[in-house]
Amino acid sequence: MRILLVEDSNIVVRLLRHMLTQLHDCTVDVAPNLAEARELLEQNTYFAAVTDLNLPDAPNGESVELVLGHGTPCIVLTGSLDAKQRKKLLHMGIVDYVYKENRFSYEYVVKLIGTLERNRNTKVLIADDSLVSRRFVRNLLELHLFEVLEAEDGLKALEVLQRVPGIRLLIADYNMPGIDGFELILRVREKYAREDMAIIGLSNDTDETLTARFIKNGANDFLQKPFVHEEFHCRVSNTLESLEMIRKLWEQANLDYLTGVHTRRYFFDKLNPSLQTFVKQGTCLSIAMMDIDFFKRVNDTHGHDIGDEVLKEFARRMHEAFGQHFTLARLGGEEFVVAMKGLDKQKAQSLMEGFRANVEAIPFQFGELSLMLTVSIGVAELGNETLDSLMKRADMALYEAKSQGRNQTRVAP
Ligand SMILES: Nc1nc2c(ncn2[C@@H]2O[C@H](COP(=O)(O)OP(=O)(O)OP(=O)(O)O)[C@@H](O)[C@H]2O)c(=O)[nH]1
Repeated sequence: MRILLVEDSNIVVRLLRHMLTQLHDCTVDVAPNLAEARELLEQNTYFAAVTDLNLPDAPNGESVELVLGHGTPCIVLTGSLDAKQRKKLLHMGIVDYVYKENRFSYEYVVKLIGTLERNRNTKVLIADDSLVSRRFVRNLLELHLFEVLEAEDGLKALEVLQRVPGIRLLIADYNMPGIDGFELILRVREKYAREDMAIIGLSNDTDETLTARFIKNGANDFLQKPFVHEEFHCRVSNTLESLEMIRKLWEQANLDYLTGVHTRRYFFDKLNPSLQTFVKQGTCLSIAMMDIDFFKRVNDTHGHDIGDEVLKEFARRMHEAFGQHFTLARLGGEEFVVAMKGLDKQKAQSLMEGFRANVEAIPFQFGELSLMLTVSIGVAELGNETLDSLMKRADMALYEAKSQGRNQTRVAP
């Protein structure tokens, strides 16, 4: 990304350039005056500009008009704390007005650029029956480069969520025809967990209990209308930051750090609650445990790093073969598992045999190094039992495959 610094102080330029290039993958161009800023803006397209208000040839913030006139997001970084001017500039559509106070001001600007970059790929849905209010919120969000979608009531919002994947934030008004904000949030939370989507409630109702009710119903935050510009951005930004943190914690617990497939914990958490229902309703489920043969030799002969690459490639092949329809996980070491809902043991065996034959036939290629590997597999079909017992039976079938010469699929009786 390319950033323009419109700034005549060498110290500020050196500091910001250093901080920006340390934190972001970006090119920084510098214009020490309005004339050079004009030239650079004509020659290049900028992701954003950080501009001072007081330049030798433009002492009254003319640089802001120039930057905004080129459709470039503009962050004002200034030594003058003028409330009236600040209000006027925010009204003109700048991203933010930052007072050069101390080093935190520079850190804030650098972080803000990172936030804008993240926002570019963040979809936000506004559910509000008032067109004026929707437009107002849309404008605020677009200033911060969000991808914005709109729905004029709760049911339409549910439709948009169904149709458009990857919406990260829902901003829901309380008073809407059909289903109101509470009902919408309750329905959304049935499908989307807190690590998948954040929700901010909105209302111009003066009822003091609304905030708590919104949050108890599953919203992450609440804003009373009318709200000021900056408060809105701070709330949105904090909400999305906490969504990212929750997501990271979730990933640490549920995704294997090396291969990216699910962990044992995820596998048990996902399967355990539904298993007794499967047993009662007679739903077919088979599981397959698989273990790469003589994997220790790979480590001993080619080193641990190549061992890691083999595990990653093996997981990738598993994901390609089963990821779309079934639940798979790395149980630990070189041992993996697939749960196949809807498949009896014969069908599961035939699917696994296809995978096993494929592993045997296609070498694991790492640059010049080509490794021929095999896998042993144990399959078991769910009977009237617990997940532990089912796993034990699949493990015994796997043990049999190993002891009978490896590179084969065995099925538990
Ligand atoms: N590179 C790498 N190796 C691992 C990892 N986790 C476990 N291992 C190694 O995997 C190997 C497993 O070896 P064994 O359990 O003896 O089994 P094996 O050599 O595959 O032999 P069989 O299963 O009997 O065919 C050990 O050497 C572990 O150190 C990992 O994350 N990365």
